[in-house]
Amino acid sequence: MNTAADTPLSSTPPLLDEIRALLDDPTLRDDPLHAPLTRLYALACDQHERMARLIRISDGYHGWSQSRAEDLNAQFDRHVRRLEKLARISDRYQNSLREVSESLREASITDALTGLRNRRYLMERLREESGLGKRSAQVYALAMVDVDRFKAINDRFGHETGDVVLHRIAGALHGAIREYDICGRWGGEEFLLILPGTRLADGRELIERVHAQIRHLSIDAGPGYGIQVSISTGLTEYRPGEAPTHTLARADAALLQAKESGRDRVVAI
Ligand SMILES: Nc1nc2c(ncn2[C@@H]2O[C@H](COP(=O)(O)OP(=O)(O)OP(=O)(O)O)[C@@H](O)[C@H]2O)c(=O)[nH]1
Repeated sequence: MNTAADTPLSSTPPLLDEIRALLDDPTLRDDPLHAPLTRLYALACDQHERMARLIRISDGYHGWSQSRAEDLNAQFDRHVRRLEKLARISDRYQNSLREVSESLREASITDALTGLRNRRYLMERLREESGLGKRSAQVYALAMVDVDRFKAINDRFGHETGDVVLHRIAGALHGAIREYDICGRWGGEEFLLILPGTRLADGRELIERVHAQIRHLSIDAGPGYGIQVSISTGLTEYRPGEAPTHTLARADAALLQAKESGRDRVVAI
């Protein structure tokens, strides 16, 4: 599109200058065409002036709208960049919130000394497994494990060594179970194993293996001295429809029998 720079309408066109020169020539003043040419010249000058004005206005508007469009584009880009930055910050913020809440959840279900699941988590899972058992008649085996004569270990070797013993037993228990079994610290020197989909006989086999492993542990208690430990276990099987507290009470009663009948054994009821 032509602009005022391409068509210099602000200056008079050469043809109009030529006519002006003819009209100003004194020798042509009496020419019969002088009067109509004068009117035609005035008309042409007027139209030229109007056209020049129109082009000035149009150029001005074009320039204004162009710079306005550039302004809007720049503003839009700026907003988009700001929104992208906000989205990145919000993503990072949400990720760190998720990480914090995951580590809080992890801490709230983990036993600090042994790294196993804690009593709170075990209770949750017992309720879940019992609920599942009620709906699908699926059983689970429940083992309550207690370290034998642990007080004597603490008294003789100190509380810190006692902690090491608990840690090693926890490791042995955790290492013996299957991926879908659950092992946690019930409290003090007591541990709980939940074995989903496992009948009493199979649970007993697994627990007997753990007993054998723990009997063979030698826990460092100073130069050249290793502590030997044993555990007692009360084992039971979930009976469909019963409350998890009943299953727990039966495992506890079985554990008491194991202790009373000499320790270092599994009693299944
Ligand atoms: N080191 C250590 N000791 C603990 C911890 N929690 C509980 N105990 C100790 O575990 C001991 C448990 O003793 P008792 O309940 O008498 O049982 P026991 O000596 O194992 O005897 P039996 O269970 O009858 O074989 C107590 O001395 C508690 O102080 C712990 O986190 N660390």
